[in-house]
Amino acid sequence: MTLPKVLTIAGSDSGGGAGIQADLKTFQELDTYGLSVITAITAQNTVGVQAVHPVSLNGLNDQLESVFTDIKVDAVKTGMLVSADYIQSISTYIRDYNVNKLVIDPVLGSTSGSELTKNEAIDELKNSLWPLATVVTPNLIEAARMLGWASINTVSEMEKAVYQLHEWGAKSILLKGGHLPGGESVDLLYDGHTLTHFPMKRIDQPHTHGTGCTLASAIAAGLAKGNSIHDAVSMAKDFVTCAIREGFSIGEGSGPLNHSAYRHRQ
Ligand SMILES: Nc1ncnc2c1ncn2[C@@H]1O[C@H](COP(=O)(O)OP(=O)(O)O)[C@@H](O)[C@H]1O
Ligand SMILES: Cc1ncc(COP(=O)(O)O)c(N)n1
Repeated sequence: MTLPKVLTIAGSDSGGGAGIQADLKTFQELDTYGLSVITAITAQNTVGVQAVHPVSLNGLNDQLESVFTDIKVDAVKTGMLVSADYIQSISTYIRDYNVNKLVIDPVLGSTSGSELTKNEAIDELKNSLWPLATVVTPNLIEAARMLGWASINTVSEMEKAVYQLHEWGAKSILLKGGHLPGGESVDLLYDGHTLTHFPMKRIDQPHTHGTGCTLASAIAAGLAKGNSIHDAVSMAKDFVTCAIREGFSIGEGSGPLNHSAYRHRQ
């Protein structure tokens, strides 16, 4: 039996809700085979990020070399990328091994405010990795920071942002509206031709830790299975919506999603 193979290049979350742990759970639930290259170890729980310990650049390169020299991956998802030299190295492997399904979740910080990718790394991300992407999935805070805007608060500002972000060379941009004020969380997908709105009534749920990681991983799994970008995003939205609806209260703060909810949906 063979399964589509999906690689996540991201940080570890000791709390199990975001990063590598969310990614591997998502791959498994979507009947794909998950591989992982770890960029950093975070000491993290539902309350926040207590410490970040990047793996060494050699450690990162050794993992990339082991995976790419042996296994032909069908899709790659990236999350926390630490710094510019890590991004350079990852871009080289993505290019050299002709990865043509790449989902970039441009994680800059945690929802609780800790820096996970250095601000100075944004230029490297824009210049070397972004143009290789099938889709980049910023949230409103990341999009505003990368564009140098104060904030993005409305759907019409989101539309302006998604067009500008598309000019940096990715095939498509999915601008996520989870942080949009109001009762709806709208995501916008722009592929250079068509702008698609994915509206969703906001679920009143404090346990949303790892939503961005989970969405991007579900998209990567969908692409690895041969779906179009539009169908992969549509399935991933259903996956994350089910998972948010049944999020867990397991600590004092914002708990993780229930990654099994999609498989068991009615
Ligand atoms: N409370 C919510 N109800 C419904 N969908 C949500 C909610 N919060 C986030 N989402 C969805 O989860 C995904 C992740 O979005 P977002 O929270 O903006 O990203 P991030 O986790 O990177 O901050 C998006 O598809 C968004 O629309
Ligand atoms: C290792 C790691 N990667 C990514 C996130 C972002 O996840 P979120 O935006 O849901 O807090 C995180 N908190 N930790």
